[in-house]
Amino acid sequence: MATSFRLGLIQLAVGASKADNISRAVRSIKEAASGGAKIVALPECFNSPYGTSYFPEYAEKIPGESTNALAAAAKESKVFLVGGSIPEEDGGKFYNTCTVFNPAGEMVAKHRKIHLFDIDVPGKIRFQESEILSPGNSFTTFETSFCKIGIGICYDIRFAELAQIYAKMGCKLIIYPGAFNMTTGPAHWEILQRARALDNQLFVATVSPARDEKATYVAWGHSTVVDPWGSVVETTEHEEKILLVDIDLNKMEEVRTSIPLTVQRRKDMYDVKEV
Ligand SMILES: O=C(O)CCC(=O)C(=O)O
Repeated sequence: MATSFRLGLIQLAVGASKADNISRAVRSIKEAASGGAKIVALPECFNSPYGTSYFPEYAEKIPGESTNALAAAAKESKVFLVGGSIPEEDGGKFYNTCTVFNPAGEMVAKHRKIHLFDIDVPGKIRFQESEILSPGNSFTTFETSFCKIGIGICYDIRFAELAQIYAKMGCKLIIYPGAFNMTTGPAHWEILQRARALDNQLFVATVSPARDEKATYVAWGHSTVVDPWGSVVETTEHEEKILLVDIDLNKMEEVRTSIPLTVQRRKDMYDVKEV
């Protein structure tokens, strides 16, 4: 198995036209692949503006228009493609769903956001995804020719348990398509990624939509890759951009050898009754 590869993160400008969002995403996937990316990732809600009022209108079945375009793009560019997320409709319920394709264009994973984004920060931001969406109930990992990868969507990053489980399952990279906002973005976006990476001694990548100041939900941007040492390998501001980031998986073994948390855990002590 190769131990290094180039990761392409597409900080996509997402607007009201679904057709435009899809064609922009497809163009960017090709561009990332021409730049040498072998694994490419799109942001949360790449085909629709982010907001509960938009979800029913933009929702699709899977497979559907958006995921068919992703499958074709993965096949044409011969990349593993983490398709950000789309509002999905299934059996009358809506989900925030990430589909993953292999270089043959086959869907190899589907992650429905497990932890719904329901917050209320007085005077700043109130968002209740659960008014419209249902949560997913499964962990999502997939194998590549480089390493096993785990998937979370945005708010999922706040739950340390999910990242721990992916680490236990042998993932070396966790990709979180996400769209933090102008309140929680500056406060928590980077620190959460560094925490997940440092606690679990693995790579973490996040992919946000580009910022649109006129949108009802203004995304923070700042798509980022953090390494197992907790260092930011690459990040960006909020404009539309393709980040090409070289990942050397040997870094993980190096960190785990230097600071051997995995063998030092006191698993015999951690099962504490919650009060
Ligand atoms: O956790 C946050 O602050 C933002 C989460 C979010 O935007 C999302 O889950 O879509």
